[in-house]
Amino acid sequence: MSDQLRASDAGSAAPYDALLLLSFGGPEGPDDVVPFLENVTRGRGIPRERLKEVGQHYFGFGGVSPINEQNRRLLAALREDFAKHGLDLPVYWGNRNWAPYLTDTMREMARDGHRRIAVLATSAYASYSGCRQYRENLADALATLAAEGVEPPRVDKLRHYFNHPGFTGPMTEGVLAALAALPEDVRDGAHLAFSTHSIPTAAADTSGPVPDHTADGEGGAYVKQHLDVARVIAAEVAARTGREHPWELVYQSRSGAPHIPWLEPDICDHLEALHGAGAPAVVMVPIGFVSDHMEVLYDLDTEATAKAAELGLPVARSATVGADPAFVEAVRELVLERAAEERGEATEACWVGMLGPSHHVCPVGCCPARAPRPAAAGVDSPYA
Ligand SMILES: CC1=C(CCC(=O)O)c2cc3nc(cc4[nH]c(cc5[nH]c(cc1n2)c(C)c5CCC(=O)O)c(CCC(=O)O)c4C)C(CCC(=O)O)=C3C
Ligand SMILES: [Fe+2]
Repeated sequence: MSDQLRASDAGSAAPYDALLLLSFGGPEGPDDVVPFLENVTRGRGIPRERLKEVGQHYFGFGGVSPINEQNRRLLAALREDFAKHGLDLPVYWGNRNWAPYLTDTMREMARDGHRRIAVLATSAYASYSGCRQYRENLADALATLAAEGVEPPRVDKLRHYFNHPGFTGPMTEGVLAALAALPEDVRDGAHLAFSTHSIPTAAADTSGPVPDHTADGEGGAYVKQHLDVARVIAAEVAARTGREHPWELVYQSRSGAPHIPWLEPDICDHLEALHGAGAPAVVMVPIGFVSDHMEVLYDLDTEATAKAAELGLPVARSATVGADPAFVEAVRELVLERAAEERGEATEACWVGMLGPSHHVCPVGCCPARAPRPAAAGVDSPYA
């Protein structure tokens, strides 16, 4: 943390009076699975076959997604960390697709008297799904409050934290631990497969602010940001182990119809290609996910791991940040950084890699939706 930020850290996050942890949500039992999937896919045009298959992933884990428990842990860790550092900022939690629903949480926050809310989304990168869709969800919740006669609080979404050392650091430690778990004779030659959620190439091309958009399938801010994180982690791992581990950025959890192009290669195809090329082992590094979601437990730990076993390729999956103390501290820093910025004080943003700190307020045209809808916490927000 910079000295300037520390100097202004007198335990106050003013002008903010609360922090909202904004997440995806997941089912908590077999009866929740179908309604949850209906919430996720409403109007998204996902093939029926794919939905049946994804439902089976959840049923295979008793209908329980790990994501809610992960968020409860993060919530508890944030509250404890804030209390320990004298930061008097209540933390709430609301989801897009399952209880506690964002609108209910926002109503509770307004009733508790909160007027100025900092929002941490559990998605570290730019993309429609990870950024603008959350801003649309915020706008929907504020509109509902307004319709109920409750004055909507002001919401500010914290900047993307993909390149915060509190995000990359724990993942680097995770890769080192995963390498150590591989058999010694294949460890030094292990490849790193940095994995993230595949999205349609059209969405990737328009991710982030307009100047980052590309029309050539190069992936816009979404791909650039993931490549930045992969480079940072690969370099830190090389510095710590004294070995350059070859690495690639790959994708998982594709859901669209086959004729629509999505980001590739898929992790399973990649494992096959690496095996064919003689790679002795692979560490799968889920940099696209903040915690151990179903995508990590099923697509990597179950499906890709089975694929590797079939090939006879040793693999290990490294940890997500979850509620790692370094990440919790990063969230506190992000709140204090933005608060100081809002107070008009000088701040020094903390970041690693080559891209610099992400914008605080999404500009017009950032991660556009297929059909334009109101989105809060951006330059063109209909709310103050
Ligand atoms: C970029 C991205 C993230 C990472 C950023 C972030 O974290 O936000 C993410 C996270 C998540 N995605 C999740 C679950 C699902 N995503 C789906 C569908 C889709 N995801 C997409 C993208 C992303 N998704 C897209 C482009 C679709 C196609 C439909 C559409 O265009 O909207 C579907 C429908 C079935 C399927 O097709 O898989 C499900 C069930 C869960 C919860 C997991 C759990 O329960 O632990 C989490 C955290
Ligand atoms: Fe955005």
